[in-house]
Amino acid sequence: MGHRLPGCFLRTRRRPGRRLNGQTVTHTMYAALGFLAASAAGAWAWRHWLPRSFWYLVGFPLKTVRVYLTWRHVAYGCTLTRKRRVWRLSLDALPGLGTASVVIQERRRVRRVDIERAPRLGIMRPTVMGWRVRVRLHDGQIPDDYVKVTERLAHAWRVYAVRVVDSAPGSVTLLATMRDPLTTIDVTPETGDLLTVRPGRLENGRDWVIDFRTVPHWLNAGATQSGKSNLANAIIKGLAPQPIAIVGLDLKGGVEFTPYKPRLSALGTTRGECVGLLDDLVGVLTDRMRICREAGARNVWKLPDHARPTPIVVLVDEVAELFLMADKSEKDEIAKTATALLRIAQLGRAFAVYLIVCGQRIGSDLGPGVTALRSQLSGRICHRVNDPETANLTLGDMDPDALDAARAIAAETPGMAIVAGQDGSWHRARSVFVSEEDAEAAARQYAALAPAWADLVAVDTAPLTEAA
Ligand SMILES: Nc1ncnc2c1ncn2[C@@H]1O[C@H](COP(=O)(O)OP(=O)(O)OP(=O)(O)O)[C@@H](O)[C@H]1O
Repeated sequence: MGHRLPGCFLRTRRRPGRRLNGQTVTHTMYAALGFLAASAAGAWAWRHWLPRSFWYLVGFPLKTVRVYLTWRHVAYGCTLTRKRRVWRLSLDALPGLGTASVVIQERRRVRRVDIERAPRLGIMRPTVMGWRVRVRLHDGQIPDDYVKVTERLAHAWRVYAVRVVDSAPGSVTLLATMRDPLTTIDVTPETGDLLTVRPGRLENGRDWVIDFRTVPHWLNAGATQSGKSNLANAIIKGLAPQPIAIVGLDLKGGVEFTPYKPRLSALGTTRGECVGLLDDLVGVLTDRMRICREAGARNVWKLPDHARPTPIVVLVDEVAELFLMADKSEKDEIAKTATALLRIAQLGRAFAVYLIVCGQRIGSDLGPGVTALRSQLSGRICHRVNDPETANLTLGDMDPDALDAARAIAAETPGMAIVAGQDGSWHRARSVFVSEEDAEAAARQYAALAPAWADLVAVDTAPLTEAA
C-alpha cells in the first residue's frame, strides 16, 4: 500500500496535467488553424485587391525560386541542353538485373562522364504581368530554337505564354506572361506627346503606342466586325486634343467619319471628293517642301517653331473603294488617286502628313498602285482576318509566328490585333473599347482646334514670309 499511494498520487497528479496539455494542444491547434485561415484570407484579399504588390512581393519571388530550381530539367525537356563531357568522381555503372550470383562492385573514381548542361539563365526581372529573363545560347543554338519551344516553356513554367522578345549575339530574352493581359482592356486612350496615341494595351502589359513621328504611315486591316472602326475611334479620341489637323476619307459614304466632322478639317465621302482632297494634300506637301528647301531644313521638324506647319493625319476608311473600277472611264481617276496616295506616303514623313489606311483587304488584285502603297505603310495592324492571305498581305514577310497569331485571333475578341512596327518586331495588342459617342464627344469638345481646310492649304506658304 505504501508503494501504491505515491503511485496513486502520481497518477492523480498526472491526469489533470494531461487534460491541461490536451486543452492546450487543442487551443494551439485552433489558434494555428485560425492563423492559417486568416493568412489565407489575407493573402487572397491582398492578391485580389492589390494584385500588383502581391505579385512583386510574393508571387514573383516564389516563381523565381521555382524557375531556377527546375531550369535544368525544364531545359532538358525542351531540348535546350547540350551534352558536355566533364570530369566527375563517380561510381561504375551498375549492372542491370542479373542472376543472384552477380556481385556488384562499386568503385569510386574520377572519370569523364557525359552530362546535360542547361543554357545559362540570367537574372529574372519582374514585369507587371510576369518576368523577363536573358538566356545565354549554347554554341550552335540560334534564337529560333527558343521560338520553337516557347509553348513547352509556358507549360513548364505554368504561365499563359512565353515569347522571345529580343535577341543579341549569343543570347535571347524571354518574356513570360502569367495571364492574357488582353482579356479586358480598361485603360482609356490617353493624350500623350504630339502625334502619339495610346489606343490600347500590348500583350506584355505595356501601353500600345502609335507614334506617327516614329512610324508615319499605318495599315489597319481586318475582316468585318474585327474592330477596325473602334481603333479609328480610339485614334480620333487620342488625336482630338492635339494641335494637329485631321482629314477623313470615308469611302463608306461618310457613315464612319461624319459624326467626327466638327474636329475634321476636311471630309471626303465620295471618290470625287477624296481625289480632290488628295490633290490638295499633294499641293500642301509641295509647299512644305519649298519651305524646307528655302530654310535649309531637311524636314519640317528642323524648322523653327513659328515656321513649322501644322501636322496632318489622314484617315482613310475602306481604301479598296478608291481603287475599284466599275468601267474604263474611271481608270484615269484611279491612277490619279493611287499616285497621290503614294506621293503622300513617300513624302509625308518629312513634311508631317501621316496616313492611316483601313480596309478589309488590301490585295494586289486592286492594282499595282495598292501594292506600292502597301509597301510604304510601314506600320501594320492586322485584326482578325477571314483568310490567311490577308494576314500575309498585311503583315508581309514577318515572322511566321506573327501570321499564326493573326490567324488565331478569335471572333469573340474584337479589337485584338497583331501590331508590327518598322523594326520587324511584333506584338499582340487590343484596343480599348471607345464608343462612337465617346469619340463624337471628343470631336465636339475639341472642334475649335480643327484648322479650316482652306486656311491650312493657304497657311503653308505663310511661314516662309515669317521665317524670312
Ligand atoms: N477593343 C474592343 N473591345 C470590345 N469591343 C470591341 C472592341 N473593338 C470593337 N469592339 C466591338 O466589336 C464590334 C465591331 O467593331 P468595329 O465596328 O470596330 O468593327 P469593324 O472592323 O470596323 O467592322 P466593319 O468593317 O463591319 O465596320 C462592335 O460592336 C464593337 O463595339
